[in-house]
Amino acid sequence: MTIEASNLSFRYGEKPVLREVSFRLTSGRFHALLGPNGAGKSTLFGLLTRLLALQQGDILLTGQSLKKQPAEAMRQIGVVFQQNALDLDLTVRQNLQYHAALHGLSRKEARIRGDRELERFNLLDRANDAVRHLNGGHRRRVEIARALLHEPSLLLLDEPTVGLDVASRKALNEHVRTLCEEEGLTALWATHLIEEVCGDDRILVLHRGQLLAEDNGHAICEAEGHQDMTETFHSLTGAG
Ligand SMILES: Nc1ncnc2c1ncn2[C@@H]1O[C@H](COP(=O)(O)OP(=O)(O)OP(=O)(O)O)[C@@H](O)[C@H]1O
Repeated sequence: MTIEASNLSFRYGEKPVLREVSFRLTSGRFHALLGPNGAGKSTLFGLLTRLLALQQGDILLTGQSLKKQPAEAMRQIGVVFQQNALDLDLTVRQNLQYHAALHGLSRKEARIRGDRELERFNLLDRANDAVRHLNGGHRRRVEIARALLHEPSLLLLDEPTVGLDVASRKALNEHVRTLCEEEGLTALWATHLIEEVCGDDRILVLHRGQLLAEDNGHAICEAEGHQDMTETFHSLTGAG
């Protein structure tokens, strides 16, 4: 699938937060949306998930406009929000089944797909545990499993490692990369942490609502005349 965002601008009241942002996501690749706090990442996710209404520009998913064919386009998207959105008192399986029902899956299909996802995440043995008893890293995995139940082609993750320890951050990041490589998933991973980004990733650098770069990480470094991503990110955004 191709994802193409063109000329997105957004304001909260009088305050411009995104300015003419255009980008393209490549099918089956891991993309990092890299930007410091306040860059506009969550706002962009709000537009991609239709939590916020488009004010200017459009987003096309395999040619389907989020403006004109929102239901068709949304079926192709799975989302993991910044804040944990699982019911802590329900079991892992109940959380998945509830979400599957919202997507119109039968109970049988929900069970099959849910167990398949849990197995892939090494969590099948926790299916009957209340989410409350899972650690932060496992909860995030359940959220990703849930986001994949309806078999979307595009997975959006808004700072999914917030609150996790270093080892869990790394494991989650690697897991999503594996999904891209092995399952052909297209992922957009928003972060302000340079250590979650690799030189081979497609990287979108967002700063103060503007897209400053959109390319392979190595190419962005080369264009900026730096050796590594940290230096490049600092010189692009003035962060330091
Ligand atoms: N509902 C809102 N009303 C007014 N301003 C907002 C609102 N939500 C966000 N903003 C402002 O818009 C700008 C971009 O915020 P946004 O949350 O999209 O950035 P971000 O890159 O996701 O940052 P963070 O990592 O801190 O969440 C910030 O200046 C923020 O204060």
